[in-house]
Amino acid sequence: MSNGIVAKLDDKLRAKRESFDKIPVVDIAALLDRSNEHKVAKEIRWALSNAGFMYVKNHGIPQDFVDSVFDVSRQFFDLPMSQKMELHVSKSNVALRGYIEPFGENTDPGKTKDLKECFDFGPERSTLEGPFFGPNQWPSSLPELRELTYGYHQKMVDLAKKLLRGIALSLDLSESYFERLMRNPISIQRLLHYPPQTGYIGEEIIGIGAHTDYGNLTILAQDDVGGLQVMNRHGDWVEGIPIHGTFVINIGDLLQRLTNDVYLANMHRVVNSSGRERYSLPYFIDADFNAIIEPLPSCVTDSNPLRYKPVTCGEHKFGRFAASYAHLAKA
Ligand SMILES: O=C(O)CCC(=O)C(=O)O
Ligand SMILES: [Fe+2]
Repeated sequence: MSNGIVAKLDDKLRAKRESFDKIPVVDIAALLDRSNEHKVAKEIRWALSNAGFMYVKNHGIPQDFVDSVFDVSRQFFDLPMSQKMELHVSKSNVALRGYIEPFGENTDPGKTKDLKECFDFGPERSTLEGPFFGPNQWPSSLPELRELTYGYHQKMVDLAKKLLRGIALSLDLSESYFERLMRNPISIQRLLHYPPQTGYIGEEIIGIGAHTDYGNLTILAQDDVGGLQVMNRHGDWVEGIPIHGTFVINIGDLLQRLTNDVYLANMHRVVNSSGRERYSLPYFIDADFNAIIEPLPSCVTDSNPLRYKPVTCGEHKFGRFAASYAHLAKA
């Protein structure tokens, strides 16, 4: 029956993402050896437009090496608090490198305090150059930390570039599209420790509060404890179960902006109710500090009109950190 009224749905009301109850697993072997890049690109497109997350397998980084980084990371977090606080992130000025204690960074500050503790570093610099670029702070009592984790960081840079080649292809861009935005990209390697929580666990304190990542791409190694949760289209939290030998990949705000919301920077959080210590190794790669991120013309259409103004990568990213770091909020 027609009453003559033709509905015109506001784009915000359109159900354009498929829901998911499992984060997709993408085998990237054929992207890395270039034997079938377009097949992989298609799977990447489904994953990033619907879940904003995917696991990748056959990524070429030996699990033994990842395990050795977890081992040394555990040793770092086992150091006395006084030694860790000597490396506090506030001592690195705006380089934002060093140790962050429980409740020192809260990613959902209005609602949740983050129980996690972190250690952040990035490409070595001898002096402070500006936000995100400056000297790392390494613990003198654990020289292996630097040796192992810095090598891991290099491998992450490499893998990120390969994944970004696949992401460019998935958006029908030239495979080198991201290179011009990434001559000296913001690159942060983080080590994370989530102490176990027992008894009643409410939203006031969890491992890491619900958030989207701030930049372009995140590559996460997690141990076998579990606790990562990712939101699906219905607003339900889907478990990011540990899958041996994989990395969890997700995109951040800047890639969502670049794609005019075609790709999703999805909400996620960690609740460690396992009774065990949980460790993870997120790596964040963005664009150059001054790179301008604005929607790709190919992602702006009549049914998906322009949603974002241009923003510089560094300005966006630093703003999000400033809102979540207790020591910057106080300053
Ligand atoms: O530890 C995890 O599984 C997730 C960490 C995370 O979301 C982050 O560091 O942004
Ligand atoms: Fe995150």
